[in-house]
Amino acid sequence: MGKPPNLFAFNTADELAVSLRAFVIDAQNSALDRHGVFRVGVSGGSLPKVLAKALLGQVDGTNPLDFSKWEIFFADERAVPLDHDDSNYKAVKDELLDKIPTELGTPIVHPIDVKYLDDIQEMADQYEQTLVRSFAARDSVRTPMFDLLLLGCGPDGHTCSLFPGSPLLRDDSAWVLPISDSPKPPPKRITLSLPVAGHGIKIGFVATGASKKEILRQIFDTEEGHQLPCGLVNGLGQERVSWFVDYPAVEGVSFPARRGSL
Ligand SMILES: O=C(O)[C@H](O)[C@@H](O)[C@H](O)[C@H](O)COP(=O)(O)O
Repeated sequence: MGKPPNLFAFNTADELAVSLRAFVIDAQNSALDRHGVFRVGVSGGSLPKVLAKALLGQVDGTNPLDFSKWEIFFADERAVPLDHDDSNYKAVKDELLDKIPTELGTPIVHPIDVKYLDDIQEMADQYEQTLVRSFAARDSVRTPMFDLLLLGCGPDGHTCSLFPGSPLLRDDSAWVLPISDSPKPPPKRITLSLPVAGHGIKIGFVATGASKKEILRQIFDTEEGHQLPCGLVNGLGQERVSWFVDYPAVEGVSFPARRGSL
């Protein structure tokens, strides 16, 4: 048995952002030492905004971010045009990419190929090929290991587009899977498979607000919750997983939350 995930709780969004920034910079620096590139998978929801606040909203007198070494992938994506309001790419672009100061460098970004909006199996296969080109070429790995995955937690315990009870949770046949009946709209999406989502060198979840407290209590404190998608990622990633939450989100959670910074 490895160590359990880390749960870090903060009083304010600003404090959370400071720690998330430190977490990302640490992951970036380790990745650059290891292989000269920083491969990050991000999801949608509130994450792009929180990430932008963490990375761009603070000035600490130094310049530890080197976006020119970043490759940004999508942990899940909706099958919509890239300028559609439901697009996770658009959220990341609007919140973060468009605001990165030139002197911090320009990341390589891997959006979905919108040629395949009507064929999500092909879209998933093509996105997997994008991963193969980036990961296998460098590392000859069987399961791609993101340097950092930044994920959200839905009110039902879903993460990426892996929903509770979905057969996709048992599908380890591919790195990227299509989903055509997402319980949350839009229905057509692609998602990292569970083995890939749980395989990041570092995995960060961000969940804030009182609306998350019941699902976080289940995920951390109950056996059933360990079987929810977020709980399964916790189980696979163990101490490689760190949750960044505010106090309202963990009210009533017995699992020990560490206060404040990393
Ligand atoms: O699947 C989706 O449609 C959402 O993008 C979802 O995955 C989101 O990331 C979580 O529901 C957390 O959302 P918040 O971070 O906004 O709470």
